[in-house]
Amino acid sequence: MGREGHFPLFETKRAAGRVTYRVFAVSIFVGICLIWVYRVSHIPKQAEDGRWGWIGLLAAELWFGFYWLLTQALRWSRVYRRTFKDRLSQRFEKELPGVDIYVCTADPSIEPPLMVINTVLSVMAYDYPPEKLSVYLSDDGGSDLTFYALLEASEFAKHWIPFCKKFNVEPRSPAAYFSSITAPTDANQSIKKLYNDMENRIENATKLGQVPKEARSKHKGFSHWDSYSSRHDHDTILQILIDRRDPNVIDVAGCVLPTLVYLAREKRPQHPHNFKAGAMNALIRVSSRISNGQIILNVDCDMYSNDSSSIRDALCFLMDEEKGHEIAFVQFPQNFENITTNDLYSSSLRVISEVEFHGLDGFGGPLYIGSGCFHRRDTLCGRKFIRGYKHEEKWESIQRKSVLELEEQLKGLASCTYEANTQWGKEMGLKYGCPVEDVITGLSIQSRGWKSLYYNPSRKAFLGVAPTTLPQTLLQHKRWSEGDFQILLSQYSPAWYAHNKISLGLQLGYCCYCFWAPNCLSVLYYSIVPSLYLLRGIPLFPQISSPWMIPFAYVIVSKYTYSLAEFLWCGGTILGWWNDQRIWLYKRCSSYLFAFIDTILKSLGFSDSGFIITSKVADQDVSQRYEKEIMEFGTSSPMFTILSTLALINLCFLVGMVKQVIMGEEGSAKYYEAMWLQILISGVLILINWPLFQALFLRKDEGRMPSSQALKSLTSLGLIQIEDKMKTVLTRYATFVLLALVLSLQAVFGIRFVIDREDCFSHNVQYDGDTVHLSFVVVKVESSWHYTQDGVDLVVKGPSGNQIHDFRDKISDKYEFVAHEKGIYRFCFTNKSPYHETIDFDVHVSHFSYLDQHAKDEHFNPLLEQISKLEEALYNIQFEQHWLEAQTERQAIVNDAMSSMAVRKALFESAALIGASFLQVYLLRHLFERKLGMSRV
Ligand SMILES: O=c1ccn([C@@H]2O[C@H](COP(=O)(O)OP(=O)(O)O[C@H]3O[C@H](CO)[C@@H](O)[C@H](O)[C@H]3O)[C@@H](O)[C@H]2O)c(=O)[nH]1
Ligand SMILES: [Mn+2]
Repeated sequence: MGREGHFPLFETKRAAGRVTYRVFAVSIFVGICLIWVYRVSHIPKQAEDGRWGWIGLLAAELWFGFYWLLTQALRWSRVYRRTFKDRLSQRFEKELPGVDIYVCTADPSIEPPLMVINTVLSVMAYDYPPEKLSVYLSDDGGSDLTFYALLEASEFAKHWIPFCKKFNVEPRSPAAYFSSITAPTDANQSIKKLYNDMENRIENATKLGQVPKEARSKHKGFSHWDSYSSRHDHDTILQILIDRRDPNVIDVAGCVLPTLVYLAREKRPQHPHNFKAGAMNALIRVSSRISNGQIILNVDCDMYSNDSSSIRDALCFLMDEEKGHEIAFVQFPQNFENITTNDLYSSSLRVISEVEFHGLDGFGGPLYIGSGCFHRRDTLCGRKFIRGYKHEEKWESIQRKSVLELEEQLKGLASCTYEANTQWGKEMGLKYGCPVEDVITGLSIQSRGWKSLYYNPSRKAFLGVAPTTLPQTLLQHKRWSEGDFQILLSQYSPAWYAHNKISLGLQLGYCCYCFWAPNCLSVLYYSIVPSLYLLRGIPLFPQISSPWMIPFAYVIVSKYTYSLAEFLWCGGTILGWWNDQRIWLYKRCSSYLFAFIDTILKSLGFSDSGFIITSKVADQDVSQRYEKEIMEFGTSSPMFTILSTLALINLCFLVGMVKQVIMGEEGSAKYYEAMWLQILISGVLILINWPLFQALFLRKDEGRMPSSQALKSLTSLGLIQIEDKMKTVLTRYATFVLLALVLSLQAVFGIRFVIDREDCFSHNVQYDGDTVHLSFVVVKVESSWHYTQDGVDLVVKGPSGNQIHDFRDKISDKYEFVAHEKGIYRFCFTNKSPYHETIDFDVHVSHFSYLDQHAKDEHFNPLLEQISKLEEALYNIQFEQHWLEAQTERQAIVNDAMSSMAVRKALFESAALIGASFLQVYLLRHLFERKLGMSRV
């Protein structure tokens, strides 16, 4: 019984088998220490072969050991929670707090309106008093289609909510429910028909890209789009679709409906909108004046509620008399509806949600990971934790005005300028400037003294859509690891800022995620260097007969056995685990590497991080391949160049070694004796890369690796192989990392988007006299059966609105001009054809910063100059290559549609592409020789 004579509303259990686990973990740690001892005590002498390679391995192993220690924080003291919702109802049914639910969407083409409203309907139908429930949809896409869908949903809700409550329906997302019913009844068939009709209307509108005329004329709300120029440039659109205080709005059973609000905050090209964090903060302000719910739940637009009692679960924690007052937020795991049996892209985050977050919970609470999190409104707005503080429920009686008046009055709260000179984005609301706004916000809340809590019920509370292609998966992880690494380097770093503010265990737990990105260096090292030495016949590990082999074998075997066991325990399959290992490798070699480089570039002021939204839709054949668990590459990407180069390196090395063993005169036994671990590493790397080799050489479908990609990897492989001058392995490793850097520059700048009618971009030119280069290619027209020669128009305007250039009906073009004044330049595309078109757009500003330096500094720095030039030269090549690639891709699509004709041109362009790659290799070497030459002066 609790302190105040009540039974607690939740209970906490520690994980079973903790002692066994800890003994086991200590034994692995002893093994790791022995490996370190071996490395340090056996460093080859100055003149011996492999000295530097050895020292590099020492560094990598020190890192792995350190990182392994961090992961222990996530397993050391796991806890599990259980709630008692009946006690909650008995004690608090009359005084349940208001709950505001925020659903965020940002792009109707990759987050279909139908999916969005299914999520909205699922949360509107929560088992909770409707007069205390308000649902807000934030539409960063500012799309009238999404608004139209929401309008339809507000009508359908009048049937859906009473139906759910009457028949105790689960799940309450109509789409998910209808696809799950096996026994049709009269009741569910009639509501299904209503749903299907609505579905058809919404899908038709989405396909046409247009709201039906009659709907438009019926609802005055659409008039907001009259002054709308593009999704990046429009006024605040705020509409209260269901006002629970309006006695006339009731469902078919005569009950009140939850409040429903549509908000597209103001967007202007010259104001950064701060992505999801900006959207959430606008919602916090607007909702505070409409419903002001004390509890806030945020879900992404794909994460529908799968359990109608989740609000009550969360309240069991937040309202518990004894412990509730110290809990700031309750995070639920993110689960996904579209995971296949063997989880090809490891996107179920199985181990994270079943093990690691329980570990964090044992040390003071999980990270805030966005979707599926219940917050207290006041802690989200910056309140500090004070022991003994009790929130006093104050139902602010907002002066009732007419809905129209209220909407007009609140618009300012979502304007671009509202936040200027305020604490929003800093101490209030979600923090800005980080691609994982959620994690950094959660950390700052915990650092103010609050605890958080993880609740992972057996019936999944939220189900979303996981990425279904490899590029999407890698990009998502790039965003996450980049954000986490930025947090590590930021003023809120869990490594130092949080010291003494949160428990040590939690600090280590945070570090585990924040160190994702730097992991790439040692993983890359381990997957290149041992194989390279294998080819050269230099052993880097103890002989199989040496006693030093024992710690290596013990650590490897027990670590992997444990990881497999843990994976199976979390509900995975053996093949799933194998896939998980592959994705583990791919993420570390590509996403994390790019995130690492970008974060460094960002901290040096070279680039800025964005938020690439994960697509929630896929073509039919892409989905089919996903169902069949065939890995989807599909596009060419710098990430793939690295992955396939790595795979090819290992293949070449192993083949080279086998050749040597067969042809060589020395006994091959030497190889097995001394090189067993190197052979093992190389062998495993080849095995795990099997799907990649298939995609490179064997597959014919659209999801294979594009041939231009294969070409690039071979070129990079060539670069590494022909580097005869670079004798040491370390320089080769450096070459590889450098190559990644070059490729990442390419990744940073180009942008690809789908255009409906008009889309504008802006780019800030920082200095007068800079040269702006731009290029665009219409890569693809939406309908595959239709091939159009229609181009797009592009208008370029200067900071004062003066027109600089306009392109008419162009399919592709390149242009450069000198910016005579600094400021925001605008690029507006107009598509006149009736179809959506995909445009590849690249803009780059050249500025020789060393000139400034020169002007300011008497001592001209030649190295700086070289670096600037190098950067410029590299970028120009990338710019050129990007353009060529986009052209080639367009050509490929055109070829498919029109057969033959342009084949020759494509061939020519491929040749140009190879040329560009070779030029790149040449220039790189040349410039670097010069640069190194200079630095020795
Ligand atoms: O400018 C933007 C960009 C994104 N979003 C929304 O943010 C959500 C998350 O975007 P998504 O592309 O699905 O990212 P995920 O990686 O799947 O999301 C996870 O990671 C994000 C941080 O990187 C968190 O914000 C999310 O809650 C969390 O689910 C979606 O609902 C988007 O509509 C916006 O509202 N405005
Ligand atoms: Mn998502």
